[in-house]
Amino acid sequence: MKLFYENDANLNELAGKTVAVVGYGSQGHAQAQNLRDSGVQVLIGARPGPSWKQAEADGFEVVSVAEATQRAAVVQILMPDERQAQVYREEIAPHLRAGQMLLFSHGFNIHFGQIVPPADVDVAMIAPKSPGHLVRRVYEQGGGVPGLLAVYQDATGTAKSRALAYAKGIGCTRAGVFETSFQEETETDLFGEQAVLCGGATALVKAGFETLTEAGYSPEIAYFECLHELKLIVDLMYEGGLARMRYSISDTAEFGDYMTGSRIVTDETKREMKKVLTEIQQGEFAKKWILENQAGRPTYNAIKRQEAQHPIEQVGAQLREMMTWIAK
Ligand SMILES: NC(=O)C1=CN([C@@H]2O[C@H](COP(=O)(O)OP(=O)(O)OC[C@H]3O[C@@H](n4cnc5c(N)ncnc54)[C@H](OP(=O)(O)O)[C@@H]3O)[C@@H](O)[C@H]2O)C=CC1
Ligand SMILES: CC[C@](O)(C(C)=O)C(=O)O
Ligand SMILES: [Mg+2]
Ligand SMILES: [Mg+2]
Repeated sequence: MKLFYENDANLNELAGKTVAVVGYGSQGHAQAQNLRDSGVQVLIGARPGPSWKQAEADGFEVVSVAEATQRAAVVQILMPDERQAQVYREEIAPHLRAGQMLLFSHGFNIHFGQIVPPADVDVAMIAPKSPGHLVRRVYEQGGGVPGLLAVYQDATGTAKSRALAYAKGIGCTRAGVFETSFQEETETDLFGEQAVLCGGATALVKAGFETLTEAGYSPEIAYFECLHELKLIVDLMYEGGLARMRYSISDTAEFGDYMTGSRIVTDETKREMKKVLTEIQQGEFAKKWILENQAGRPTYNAIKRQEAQHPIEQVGAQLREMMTWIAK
């Protein structure tokens, strides 16, 4: 297994070149600021609105997506996945030149055929394995988040070295960059966020909170126990795996962990995880998400409203008011 670190990447690959970061949201603001701090010349592509203003306030030159595409050697597409295909068709594709590189941080649109670039541009991916705000925070602290590299199309023969230079610019080679394919990144990323990191974790937290409060325990204690402390437990796993977390907790907790974990995440849960993975692999999830957006997101919006009303959100907001060190 090959992992790329600082010495495997050369920022000179981007010297004298402009990197356009299209979109200044979660990943866009973080990657753009890290690149700039690494000495890379960055131009932001945006539409008039809050992101444009924010990027200017952060000291960037901001231009339209079309102009950014025209002026850049590398175009990193960091708009929401469901918006990328239309903006690509209307504002990026007409201005692409042979030898440019299109970069992504997630393979959704290339893997599921929503964006089909011309054969004479490089197409690669540097996907940070982290939420955008931590891409920035960890870089500022002197570290980096791990990343995945994939080359879909190498028209120039330099796609990999240029993508690695980009990975170095955003800090990923400090932690390690693993080479993969667009298919593997797309399928594992969707699975991870649905089954474990986001869908799985929020369902577990809510079920624990509801079990305690429905049994008459106070919501404040249920919040501390099932949500707040989860971060502290996961921090220990992040630092040293399951063993470090189990070293720090009491033996009572560790015995309870061994006895109870497999009663909560059961064989049935794992069977369902396999079904979720199959749906992702067969493109069923992608189709559902594309159609949901075409219909104006009725399901997404309804569930989002309902989730905001969950009592764990109300009690959490009150409790966090007193914990001023927690970032807003
Ligand atoms: N969020 C994350 O941490 C991670 C994301 N990724 C991937 O990174 C990519 C970006 O995701 P993320 O950072 O979450 O995206 P965001 O939802 O944060 O991106 C929003 C940005 O896109 C801009 N935008 C939206 N529509 C348009 C448009 N029509 N024209 C120009 N700009 C537009 C918004 O501008 P405006 O303010 O004008 O609306 C805003 O700047 C995706 O491929 C995602 O899968 C990968 C790893 C983690
Ligand atoms: C876990 C969600 C993620 O895949 C990420 C932060 O890596 C995303 O799409 O935002
Ligand atoms: Mg991810
Ligand atoms: Mg993702």
